[in-house]
Amino acid sequence: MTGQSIPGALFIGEYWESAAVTFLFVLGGYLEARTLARTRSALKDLLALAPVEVVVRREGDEVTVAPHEVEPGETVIVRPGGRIGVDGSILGGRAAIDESAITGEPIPAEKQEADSVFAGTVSHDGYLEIRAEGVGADTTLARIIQRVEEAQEAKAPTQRFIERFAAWYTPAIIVMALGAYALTRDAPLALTLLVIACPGALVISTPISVIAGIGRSARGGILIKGGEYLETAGRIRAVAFDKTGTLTQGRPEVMTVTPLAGIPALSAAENTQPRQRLLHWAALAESGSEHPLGRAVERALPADYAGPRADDFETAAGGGISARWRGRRVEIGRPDWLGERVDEWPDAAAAALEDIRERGETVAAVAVDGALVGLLGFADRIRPEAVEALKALRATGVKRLVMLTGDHAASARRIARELGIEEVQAGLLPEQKLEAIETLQRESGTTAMVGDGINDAPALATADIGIAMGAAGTDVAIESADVALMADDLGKIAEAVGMARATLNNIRQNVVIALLTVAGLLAGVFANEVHMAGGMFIHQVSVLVVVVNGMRLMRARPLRQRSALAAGRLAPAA
Ligand SMILES: Nc1ncnc2c1ncn2[C@@H]1O[C@H](COP(=O)(O)OP(=O)(O)OP(=O)(O)O)[C@@H](O)[C@H]1O
Ligand SMILES: [Zn+2]
Repeated sequence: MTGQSIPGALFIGEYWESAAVTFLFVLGGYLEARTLARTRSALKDLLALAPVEVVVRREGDEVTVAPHEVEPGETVIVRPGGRIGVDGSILGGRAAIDESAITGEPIPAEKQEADSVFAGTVSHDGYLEIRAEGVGADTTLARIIQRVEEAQEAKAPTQRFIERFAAWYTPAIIVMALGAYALTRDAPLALTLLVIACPGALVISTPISVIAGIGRSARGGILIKGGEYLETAGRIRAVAFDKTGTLTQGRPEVMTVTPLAGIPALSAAENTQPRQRLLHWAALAESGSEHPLGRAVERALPADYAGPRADDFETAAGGGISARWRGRRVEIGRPDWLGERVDEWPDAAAAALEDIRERGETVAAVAVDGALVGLLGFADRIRPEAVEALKALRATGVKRLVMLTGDHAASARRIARELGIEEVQAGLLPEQKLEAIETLQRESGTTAMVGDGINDAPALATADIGIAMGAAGTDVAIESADVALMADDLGKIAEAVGMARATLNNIRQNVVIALLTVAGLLAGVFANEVHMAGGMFIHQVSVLVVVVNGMRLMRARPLRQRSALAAGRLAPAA
């Protein structure tokens, strides 16, 4: 960018000056390249986690191969202290696994048979046999690396603005230099102007901060899709949360089982209590469902209960499930949704519903062939880290926290009170969540939505920032969320916002440094105080100051430790 000065200096016969300028130019370029490379090496740290070899069992023998040579379905063996080379599930053994490479969580996770493991994580103690499911480029680690690479390339709005500015500014400087020459016939002055006004520091001010911010976040298990989202995340004013699985553990338990009089048995042979009959019908209706309430019904039944499965079913997002079985229609869902699908709603049911709601439980009603047969009440616990995590989020400057839920108001308020969330919008259908987000945007500005992405997809897409939690292992979340938190940890939201704010500040500082330097130098040239070599030197120094300032983001205190501290899971280091 400053290359034009060398022939320029030669032309005016200032040989010493031309040598000095050449030296500074080469040195500056070298330092700039080196620092940028170091910033990107945050990514190399991640790459270094990919193990070089993997032990697989083939025809009874243990063979050592490269990670991408493992076939999905093969058994991989990991010894204590070994790095896991594939994504997969544990076939045998148990171990404490350090997943910090993926999730940023410093505390090892205890894992055993049937649990999922990720390439790049380390088994601390136990011996493990793992069924390979994702290998080579098809692992969470590989996806993270790819995402971060893409994100660091994507331009932030400020950067695009600055590039437009530079496109206009550079010709303006040339015109100014020509004008200065025309007026003064002073070639050194004109050339000095040309050289020092070049917007080098300004052009790298934003990318250096964005690359550092995204790299630093990735090391803490926070994937930010690009500079644009980093900038937007730094401006978040309101955060909306889905309830189940986001603010709560997403593992509800059946607390209340209220069958109504005359509930039929599943079959003539079934000789059971009404309470069990109700659970059996509910389990049949939920047999094809992924919904947390469906899993809760399953857990409420004895482990050896193997009831019939629905022949066919249909889910109504935010409403419930309608299943078909041997010509019968079995339905479970929100009382108001089911209310429209049954012939009558007896007084006994209304009273039972009131009862369950008063306890703050989530209610699902069950109907068979259009007749209401009973009600179920569920309770879910808030996440252990939730209270601290929301406090930390408020501390970053996000003043408005809102719960958006399809559950009814009494249950939602019980959870909200425990969490210290004042604003609750209950009984929402997926499209009403979307409208609620639009209202938040109008009233408060930049709005983020945190959700599971199943029936919150429209709201997540409408929000300025869609945040997915516990994204490790779910490639859809990694691909679609604007911010994907690898760990299933609410504390990461405050970290992400904090990091984004730090990056925004850093960008602003860099822009100010760059502009002040150019303005100061221009004034100096006109006052005849600054000459080419000196001006060139100061200009090059300003580029380095900007680079070093951006690099500070990389060294931001370990985010993961701060969040663990905030969640009360780590004692502060003495
Ligand atoms: N499969 C199902 N089984 C039972 N009830 C269901 C089912 N699907 C939906 N419901 C009912 O609809 C309500 C809202 O459903 P859903 O979980 O889809 O919405 P949500 O807004 O994501 O809720 P939350 O805020 O609790 O996550 C539930 O509280 C429940 O009463
Ligand atoms: Zn939900």
